[in-house]
Amino acid sequence: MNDSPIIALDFPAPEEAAAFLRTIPGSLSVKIGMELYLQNGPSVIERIREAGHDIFLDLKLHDIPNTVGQAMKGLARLGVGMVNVHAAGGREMMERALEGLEAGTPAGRKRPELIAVTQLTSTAEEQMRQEQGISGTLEESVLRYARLAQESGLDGVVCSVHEASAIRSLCGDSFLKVTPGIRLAGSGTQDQKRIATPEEARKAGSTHIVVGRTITKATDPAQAYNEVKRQWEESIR
Ligand SMILES: O=c1ccn([C@@H]2O[C@H](COP(=O)(O)O)[C@@H](O)[C@H]2O)c(=O)[nH]1
Repeated sequence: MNDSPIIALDFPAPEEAAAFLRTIPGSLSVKIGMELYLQNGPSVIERIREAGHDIFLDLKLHDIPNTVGQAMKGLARLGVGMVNVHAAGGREMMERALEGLEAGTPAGRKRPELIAVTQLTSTAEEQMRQEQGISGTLEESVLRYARLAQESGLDGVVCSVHEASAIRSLCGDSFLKVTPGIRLAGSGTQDQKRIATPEEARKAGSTHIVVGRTITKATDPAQAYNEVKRQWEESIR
């Protein structure tokens, strides 16, 4: 996927997503997650793809290796640019996910990029320790998952901006660091715990930013999108 800000289309119905997309001119990078996909199925992908938008399908698969591999074979046929799994599913699961994607991608088409969620941006360090029983810092956990994802052949990870720079040092520039939890200064945190601005993301080495409510719930979504894009494009890495 190109590195334009990825707008999270967290809407229940395709009509709402389409109405929102009409408020921002041009071809966009968008993310379709569980809310839109699970209530509407693959037809929603086709509709948004036909309108000229690039799609990151964010279903965060996490199951036994065979199930994830077979599911990825199917997702590979949808014509999306990026898909993901949870790194917590382990090395074999990630390897099978990649094999499934490669096997399912139609001849002549580019395989969707495959990335792994490390620690959700809605997770705080203390919460991770208590609820997941992981000792050490959140950054250490994210780095362990990033290394595992890279060793499993994946193209990158989902992480917060706070870990992007350390991942860049460990895994290199070209390993994708897709960072949600993006907020413009002064906008609310909501359920996110590890947030940052588009400018901070660029400086930390994020390769992509994912922005939802800051744009979709703004009084003027086009203006919010343009501000996110301006900060992202004008900041220096
Ligand atoms: O760690 C993660 C992984 C995925 N997300 C998704 O990104 C968007 C963020 O939405 P905002 O409204 O900008 O908070 C949302 O679709 C999540 O499912 C994430 O936030 N963190």
